[in-house]
Amino acid sequence: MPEPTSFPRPVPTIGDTSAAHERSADPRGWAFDEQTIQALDSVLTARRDIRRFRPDPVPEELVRAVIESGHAGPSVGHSQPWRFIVVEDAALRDRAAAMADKSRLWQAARMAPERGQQLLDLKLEGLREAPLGLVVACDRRAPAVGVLGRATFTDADMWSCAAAIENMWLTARAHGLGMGWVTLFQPEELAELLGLPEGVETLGWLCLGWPDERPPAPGLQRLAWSTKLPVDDVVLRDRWPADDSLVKPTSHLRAPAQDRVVHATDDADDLLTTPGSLGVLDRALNRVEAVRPQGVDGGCLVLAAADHPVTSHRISSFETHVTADVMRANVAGQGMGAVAAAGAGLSSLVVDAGVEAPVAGARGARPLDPRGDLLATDALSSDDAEALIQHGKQLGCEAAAHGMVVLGEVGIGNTTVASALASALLDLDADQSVGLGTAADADMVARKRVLVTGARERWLAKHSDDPMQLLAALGGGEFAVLSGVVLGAAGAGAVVVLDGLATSVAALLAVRMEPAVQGYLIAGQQSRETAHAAVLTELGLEPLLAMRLRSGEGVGGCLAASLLLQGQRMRRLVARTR
Ligand SMILES: Cc1cc2ncn([C@H]3O[C@H](COP(=O)(O)O)[C@@H](O)[C@H]3O)c2cc1C
Ligand SMILES: O=C(O)c1cccnc1
Repeated sequence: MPEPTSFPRPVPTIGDTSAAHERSADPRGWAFDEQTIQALDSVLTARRDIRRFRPDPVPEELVRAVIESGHAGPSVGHSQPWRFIVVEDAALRDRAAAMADKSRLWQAARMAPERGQQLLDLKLEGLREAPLGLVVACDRRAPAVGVLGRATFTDADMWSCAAAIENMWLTARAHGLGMGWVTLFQPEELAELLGLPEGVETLGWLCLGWPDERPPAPGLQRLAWSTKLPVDDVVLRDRWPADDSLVKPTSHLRAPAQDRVVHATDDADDLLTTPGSLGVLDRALNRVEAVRPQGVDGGCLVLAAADHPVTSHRISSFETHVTADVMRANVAGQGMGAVAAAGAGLSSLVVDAGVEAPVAGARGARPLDPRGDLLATDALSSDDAEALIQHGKQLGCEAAAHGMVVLGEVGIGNTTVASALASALLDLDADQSVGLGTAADADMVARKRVLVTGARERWLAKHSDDPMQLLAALGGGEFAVLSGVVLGAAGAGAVVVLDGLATSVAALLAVRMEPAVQGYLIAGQQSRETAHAAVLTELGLEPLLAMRLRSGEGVGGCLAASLLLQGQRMRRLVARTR
């Protein structure tokens, strides 16, 4: 056998010219020289969010360099979804600045008083001073499935734009320019200001100019707003720790400030009547006033609906399709809920949280994974529970813009689900938690009790007290969405009016996630369901009405909302003693 002859390696003229033997001999051979590495480190650590700017113009070629560095960034599936809008028009900048001023007050009003004051003291934007605004927008109109990597992580296009922004920030810093990333806008207002079409979303406004400050450390740290976490606090090994409290971020959601609560009571005491003469209604009105000192003149019924596999155990006297039928009636404004809402001067929003087939005109927040019957399998996957809560938060925030947020539900079989959740949350046995639902005979009640007992045992075996896991194990679509609505609406500073057992259980789950939410709740009514009184007691709420309602659909909440509006009018118009 002849020895194999050695030939010169054919080196490609395009692409990677390195050879395997070179790479194995010097695995670090791709590194930059030490000086470049140090330069990178300098730029990274000296990058600052700049809020004060000189008026001097930025040369065109530098603006170009900054944008080119953004465009050099990584994007999902090489989709390059970013668009850079260069805003020079002073009038546009003024309008954006006015929007940011408004959002700042809006956010400050939602924080604990001292933190709100601190927020107002911060200089948060240089929108007026910076000679240029660069608005980064993400064109999301291409179907996600068509972009490599986006079919699964659908928001990866937005993250790509964020990566572009970081590149631009570093380049700006390297040239001595300052950049400030302002997201203190209502996104839809900013989109409207710039005429963005549907499907194009902004990531905020980048102020660009010569800095009128040269901060050595992050501004919010210098102003004692926050501190940089030690890097070890953000590194986890292999998996999330069993003791979640070690890593859980603290929330800034606070109950309405005590001085507002006291002011509301003092103010009502000046009316020409005996203090507290409206009883439970007075207490509720004080709460409305503490949450919204300017008062509310309307609101929105969020009516969430879902089907429940637990109905296979014959625990409801109605067929599953009734849920979708009732939704359709509500979309048409002819369901009990929608009519009650209109009667109270409220708008309504029907949410499909997982009915058999999507209902036209309802907002979709549907679970994606298979659902279970509580007894043998979990009601929802934890991904679905989490996603539905997030969706609910957005809806709650949206509904809050109308004023009060009233919760309503439809879901054949859901009194059984609500009872199971209540039994797990309050450690009740089946006698204390199961009720008649829409209608039930003795046999059906017995089946409900067996089911609730089994569901609670399955939950106890998990040895968890995590409300999110409970939602997944024994909940259902409308419960997850409504818990999210409570969190979102309270976060946006709205009063949340509860209806029957199911809505109250959803609210209790939200309170277990964020205790401060309790201060935003009003119990519209106490229904006929057995567990409702215990759930309201746990929430610390007295119901405005007690009429043995069993209509669901937010009817009791809407009736209570009428009372609240009427009570507010009395407080406004009744003569004063001072
Ligand atoms: C026509 C109709 C409309 C409803 N709207 C709300 N519910 C109420 O009853 C259902 C729960 O009761 P159960 O657990 O006994 O099935 C939910 O849809 C609830 O909102 C209704 C029930 C019916 C029959
Ligand atoms: O408690 C309720 O809200 C209730 C009772 C029966 C049926 N639907 C709702």
